[in-house]
Amino acid sequence: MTSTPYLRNLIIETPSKPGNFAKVAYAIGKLEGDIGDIQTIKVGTLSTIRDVSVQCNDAEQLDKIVEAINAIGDGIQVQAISDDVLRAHEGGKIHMKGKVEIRSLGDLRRVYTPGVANVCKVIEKDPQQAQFFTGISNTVAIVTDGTAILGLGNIGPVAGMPVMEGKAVLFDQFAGISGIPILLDTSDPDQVVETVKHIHQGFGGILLEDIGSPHCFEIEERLKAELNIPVMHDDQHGTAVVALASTLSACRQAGVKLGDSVVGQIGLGAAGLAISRMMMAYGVKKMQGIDMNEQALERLLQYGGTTAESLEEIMATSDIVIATTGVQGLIKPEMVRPGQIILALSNPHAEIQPEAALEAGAAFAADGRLVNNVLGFPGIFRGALNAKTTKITYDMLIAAALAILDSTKHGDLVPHPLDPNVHQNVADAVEKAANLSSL
Ligand SMILES: NC(=O)c1ccc[n+]([C@@H]2O[C@H](COP(=O)([O-])OP(=O)(O)OC[C@H]3O[C@@H](n4cnc5c(N)ncnc54)[C@H](O)[C@@H]3O)[C@@H](O)[C@H]2O)c1
Ligand SMILES: O=C(O)C[C@H](O)C(=O)O
Ligand SMILES: [Mg+2]
Repeated sequence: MTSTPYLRNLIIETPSKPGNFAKVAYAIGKLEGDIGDIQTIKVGTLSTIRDVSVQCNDAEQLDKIVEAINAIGDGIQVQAISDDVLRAHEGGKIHMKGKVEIRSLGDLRRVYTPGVANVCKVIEKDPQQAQFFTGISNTVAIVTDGTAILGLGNIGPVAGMPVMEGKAVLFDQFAGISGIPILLDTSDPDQVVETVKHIHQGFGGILLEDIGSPHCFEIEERLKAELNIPVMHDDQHGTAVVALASTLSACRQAGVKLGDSVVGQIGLGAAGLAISRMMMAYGVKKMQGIDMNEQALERLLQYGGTTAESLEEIMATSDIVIATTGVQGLIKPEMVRPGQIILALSNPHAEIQPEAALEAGAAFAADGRLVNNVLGFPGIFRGALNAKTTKITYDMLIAAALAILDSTKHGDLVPHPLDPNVHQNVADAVEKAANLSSL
């Protein structure tokens, strides 16, 4: 059972004297709170007030942290507790905004009626003109049925909206793309495909998001076959791209070849099966997987992978382990083999904390916050839209993975998602690969 991270902001007052905040940080760290942003709100001659974001597992842990800070003494105290995450979501995170301003009647007539009618007629005569005179070719639908929202499960599309709005913000910020969430109240593949087909003309691409397995496979395949715009299921291919980039990066640093490594995939749903397929497409000879669902195992076998008997067997026999089960804490530290590369990618909580895996002897370990499909999907769609391609191919996905690898600084596993170069590099590589495959 996964639980949501408990993220709160503590407004902390300390007498303005060097060393006081260090005492606060120590108290938080000692109780295993994870300090995020620290903002100084007020610096006075007598006291300083800071807004400190702290991630805990639950309210009980936070209470203990607050108690510990207040017990430091010397005038140090927690003044208030706020929830920065909820605050950031008030009113939603996105807003459709006009690109042109209407200040005069002339503007109104040009931008809207009667001027707009001429543009409609131009497009009616030559539908291709919509590429130039509308925003369609720069707009991507973010489509979910709410059945696999992060690792939270089937919580429904409305509860999943904050994730979809988040993806829209990332599209905008990292790739200049308008992302429009589309919430479907059906997960029946026929109905999903039919609905997306009926609305697709308003979009330059379709990003399928947090649609659970196995119906995600059929939905994606059918939409790819039936639509003439790029369609990609992020949890499958966006994740596979980033998983390939990070395993290549770890192998490069460890001086081993990915193709010669034994890769073990735990959880063969949307993300896990796509990662396994990507690894095999890249040349991994021994790709083994485990899932509690028989059909998921069958699917891996069909694609040429092998299955293991148990989680313990995967952990004992794999050089690289990737987990996408949505199950927090599934991998126990005692299962870790020294020198292993472990990517525990479930959000919001990993199968094993990277620190615990490293302590248990792993050579590299990362979770889904670091190895996240945010490194892939914005640039993949930017490149596909720039190339005006109708399909996102395997060549384009591998080009994206290699661009992420090339953008990784020495010593890092993957680039920082706020590094604008990575998204630009992915877009350029994908556009180039799309143009090559259309030759
Ligand atoms: N880091 C990223 O970029 C990223 C991207 C996509 C998905 N994810 C994470 O991966 C997880 C799964 O997402 P998904 O879209 O693949 O969901 P999914 O529902 O399609 O797949 C989950 C799979 O895990 C299997 N599973 C569950 N418990 C298991 C267990 N104890 N042992 C073995 N198998 C088990 C299920 O049978 C299922 O096949 C989520 O937590 C999601 O947040 C992370
Ligand atoms: O949304 C994310 O952070 C990554 C991924 O798409 C997921 O479903 O976990
Ligand atoms: Mg997702």
